[in-house]
Amino acid sequence: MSATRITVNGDSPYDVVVGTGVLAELATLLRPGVRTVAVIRPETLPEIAGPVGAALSEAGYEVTDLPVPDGEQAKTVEVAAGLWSALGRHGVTRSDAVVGVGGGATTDLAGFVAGTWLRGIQVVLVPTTLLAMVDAAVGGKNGIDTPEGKNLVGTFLPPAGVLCELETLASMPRRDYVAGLAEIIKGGFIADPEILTLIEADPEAATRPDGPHTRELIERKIRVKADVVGADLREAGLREILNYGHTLAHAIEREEHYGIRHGEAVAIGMVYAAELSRLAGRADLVDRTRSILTAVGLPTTYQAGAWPHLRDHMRLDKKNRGAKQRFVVLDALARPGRLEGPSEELLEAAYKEICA
Ligand SMILES: NC(=O)c1ccc[n+]([C@@H]2O[C@H](COP(=O)([O-])OP(=O)(O)OC[C@H]3O[C@@H](n4cnc5c(N)ncnc54)[C@H](O)[C@@H]3O)[C@@H](O)[C@H]2O)c1
Ligand SMILES: O=C(O)C(=O)C[C@@H](O)[C@H](O)[C@H](O)COP(=O)(O)O
Ligand SMILES: [Zn+2]
Repeated sequence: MSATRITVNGDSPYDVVVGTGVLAELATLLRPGVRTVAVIRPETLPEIAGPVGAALSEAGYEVTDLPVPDGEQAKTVEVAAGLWSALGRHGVTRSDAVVGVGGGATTDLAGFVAGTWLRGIQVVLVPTTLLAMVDAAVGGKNGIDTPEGKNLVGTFLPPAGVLCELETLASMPRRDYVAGLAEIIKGGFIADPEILTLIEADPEAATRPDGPHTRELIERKIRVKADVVGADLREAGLREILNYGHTLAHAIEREEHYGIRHGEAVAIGMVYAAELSRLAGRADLVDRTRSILTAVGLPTTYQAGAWPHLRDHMRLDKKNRGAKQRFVVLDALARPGRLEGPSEELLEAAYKEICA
């Protein structure tokens, strides 16, 4: 076993444990006094969730297994309501805990249910996808979708701890693994360019869980996120930089009825944000953005005819203030800035640059 512990500071500090063979550390992340642990996990992943439940049982907890639909299909108020009922039936109290096991969709759901049950009980997250390890499970943002858009309902609830068992990555489908690289690359552009250098040196290796720099990439991206959310949990300002590429990405996900991977949409959204930066006279990182995303097999273009719908979906972005559309752009590599109230012409011109 080799474990790295990355502490996320703030009002309620917690550790992100990263390593192989680290499942036994799970019980150390739960706060004292827990009797019942409700394990929320995708119904499709019993072989991954099983050992988590077993580790908790061995540590003496009463474990309740709560399977939910796979992926984004679980991020609905109906699924959340079913879980609230189950927590009630199983007598889960304020001294008990939720453990969320799975990809980012499941950890978002588990965090939301924990954050709303009894007005908030502790949650420990066990992310099992690359994307969830480096982004979704860290930072305390959770949420569900509504018919109007992505993540429109949710809370900020820092987890009691996060456990990244790197062995779980071995079974990930390649498409989902590569989608997770988009959030790592995002971390490179907004804060840690060494991430970009490592990926550009051997893009093929970056697409494999057993690549020589996999663990370094994961830990670097977790540190980027930990530094930001430790300083600004509730997105009063700084945290917005983590939303780089997401304004268009969330609109694309909604347009695709969530049939596209979040990371794929973020990849396209980052090219759009890079074009916006360039056209607004800020940094020109368009070529580097396209090149690194293409090198790992991520998409960089979208359909020309979709603009009116996408523009409409973007009006519900959480960074907006009133009618003012706001974007995260780059003033230089690793120097994110804001673009506030850009003209409709600029928004459309940037979109034309990313059309297939
Ligand atoms: N809260 C945040 O800060 C934050 C940050 C980034 C993304 N997100 C959210 O995360 C979600 C995307 O997460 P994701 O990319 O992990 O997608 P996902 O949760 O949909 O998981 C992708 C697929 O991989 C499967 N899977 C999970 N672990 C596996 C494993 N070890 N082996 C084989 N298959 C496995 C899942 O069952 C699913 O089918 C989106 O809903 C996005 O909005 C949240
Ligand atoms: O943690 C954050 O803050 C982020 O913006 C990280 C994003 O990668 C993530 O997809 C997040 O869920 C988006 O948040 P939202 O507030 O735009 O829904
Ligand atoms: Zn994201």
